[in-house]
Amino acid sequence: MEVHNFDQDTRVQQARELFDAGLEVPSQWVRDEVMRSWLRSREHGLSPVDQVLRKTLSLNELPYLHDQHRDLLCYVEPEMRNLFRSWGAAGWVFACLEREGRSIKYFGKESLLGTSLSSGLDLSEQVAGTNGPGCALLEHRPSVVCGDEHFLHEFRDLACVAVPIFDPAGMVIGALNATKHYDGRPVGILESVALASRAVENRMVGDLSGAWVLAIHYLPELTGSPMRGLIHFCADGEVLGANPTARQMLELDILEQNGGAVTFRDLFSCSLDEVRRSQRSPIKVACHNGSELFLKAETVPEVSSPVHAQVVLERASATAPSPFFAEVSLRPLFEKARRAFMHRVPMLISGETGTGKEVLARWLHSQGPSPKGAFVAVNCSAIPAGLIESELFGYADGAFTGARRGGAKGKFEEACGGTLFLDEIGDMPVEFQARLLRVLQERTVTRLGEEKTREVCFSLICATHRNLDELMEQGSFRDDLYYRVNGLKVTLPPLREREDLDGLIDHLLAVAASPDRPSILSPEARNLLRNYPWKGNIRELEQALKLGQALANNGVIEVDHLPEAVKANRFTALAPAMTPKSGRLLANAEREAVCAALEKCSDNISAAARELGITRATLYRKIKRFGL
Ligand SMILES: Nc1ncnc2c1ncn2[C@@H]1O[C@H](COP(=O)(O)OP(=O)(O)OP(=O)(O)O)[C@@H](O)[C@H]1O
Repeated sequence: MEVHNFDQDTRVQQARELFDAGLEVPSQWVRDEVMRSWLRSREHGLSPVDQVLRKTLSLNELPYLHDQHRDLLCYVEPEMRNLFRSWGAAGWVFACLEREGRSIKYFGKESLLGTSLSSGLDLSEQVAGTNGPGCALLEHRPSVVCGDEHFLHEFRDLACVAVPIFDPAGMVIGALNATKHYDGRPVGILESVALASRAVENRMVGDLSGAWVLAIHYLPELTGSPMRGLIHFCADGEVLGANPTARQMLELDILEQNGGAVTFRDLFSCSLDEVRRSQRSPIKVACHNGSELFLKAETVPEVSSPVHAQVVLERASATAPSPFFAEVSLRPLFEKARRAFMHRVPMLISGETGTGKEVLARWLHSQGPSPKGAFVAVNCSAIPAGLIESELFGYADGAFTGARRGGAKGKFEEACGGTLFLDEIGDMPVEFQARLLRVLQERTVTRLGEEKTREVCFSLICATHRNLDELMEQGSFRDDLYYRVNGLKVTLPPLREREDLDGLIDHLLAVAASPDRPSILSPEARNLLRNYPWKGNIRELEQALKLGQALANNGVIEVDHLPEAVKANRFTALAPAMTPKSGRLLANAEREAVCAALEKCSDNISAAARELGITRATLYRKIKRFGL
């Protein structure tokens, strides 16, 4: 059933006319979320007459898009099918979108508006203006957009109702959307789409491998309903994931912002053993935030002794900080990466040479789902092109002259059950990238000189010091491989831009200190280290400190004990071009150039991108980076 509200529709239409004419729109004429989105759409440089419906991915890009989101589709498809069964006859078409706003699956009549709604359609607000899924993905909440509320004329005959989907780590991974011809404000469909999206989230939490799944709610009778919060703990009591309801009830996002792991003990007044004894009937517990709710075990680990559970809980809460956490300001980012990697999200670490990419990769492995498995590092720039295939895929007995008898495993196989670290992925020969992509998709390899395929299962971390966006623009790095390896990107700052340089210096000094190797720097020496433009980054700093420690004779490292290059900087430190802040100056200049182009082109993104000689996508990234 739909409810036509002519007054409201006319108001929106009038509001839109005022908005398009650049006039002020009285508040109350359109909903706040719609007005916010209109303003953003205009800022994106969109025009109401832009057309996006025919702009979909090319046919050969679609399989990669599907493959990239295979896991999400597995969870979503059954729900979409159910939704279509209940609502299809009323003309609703259902779509699943990935987190960037591209549709990856449709259920329903193939065409609305005479245009085929195919996968690959980009409905992100940046591209398609105000629309249900675009807003839901951006604002992280359900969104209903009808008729003239759409920014583009092209969508004005439609109504769409979208709900974001959150993964167990609390990140938006996509959205479910229902669309039909607009013939009145939709009634009832939002609840159905929200329930479907909740079912997807609940199944994702339930499928996490680990020990405990607990259901929570303020009312005992709702601990068994689809409205329940679900939270998952590993055997040692650390939170592995939670659905959005549990996140909200327990204010998990706030707790996780502090960086450390959150454990059962941090959340509830009772012990896990009491939960076990409750035999799956709801028990009342007090929470860390003062609320009281009911908690019920859904899955309980089979083998466990209360003493053991207690001991491991202690261990979890007292986990020593990793040496990597010398950089305090980066902690929230590392914690996010740790949680995502735990769910086998592929990591892409970028940063100049010596910024600690491999250190971070090893730490992630030690904190990841298979810390006991091998950590296999491959430097893609160091393997000669002719050997890359046998190195990575392995080879059969007698595959080539000089091949080892009995053949050999390649790096993919060696990493099975552990982590494959592909360092300098940006230097991988382009002709080999398609083969790598196939392995990552199919998770099988065939050794050189063999027919047999072998399954490979590993977590993936890639690192690069190069700008992959530029490489993609130049055609020397495949887009599809980029999306496959970039589950979460962590960019490590160069030393010259780090605000905690002092902390890191102290940390490195302390690590290498011994009775005859002092860990104290004179104020002048510290100042010099602070102001030196570190090309080799942490590696170079480490060497400078080690030399200082070796040469110091009265327990204090003085300027004279530092390397010549660092000392020489004493005289150039005041020259503007050589200051350690040059990185920031450059960034400021870039920011100014972007602002100037946007101003010149009246915030029209396409025109500003042309003006700067970069693509729209790159410009969007810069706008985001500079917070414009
Ligand atoms: N946070 C840190 N705490 C202590 N030492 C660190 C840290 N980060 C990096 N290092 C040290 O800095 C050096 C360089 O680190 P790493 O090899 O991880 O850098 P990278 O970015 O992978 O370098 P490249 O690009 O050359 O491969 C190593 O000696 C490492 O021990």
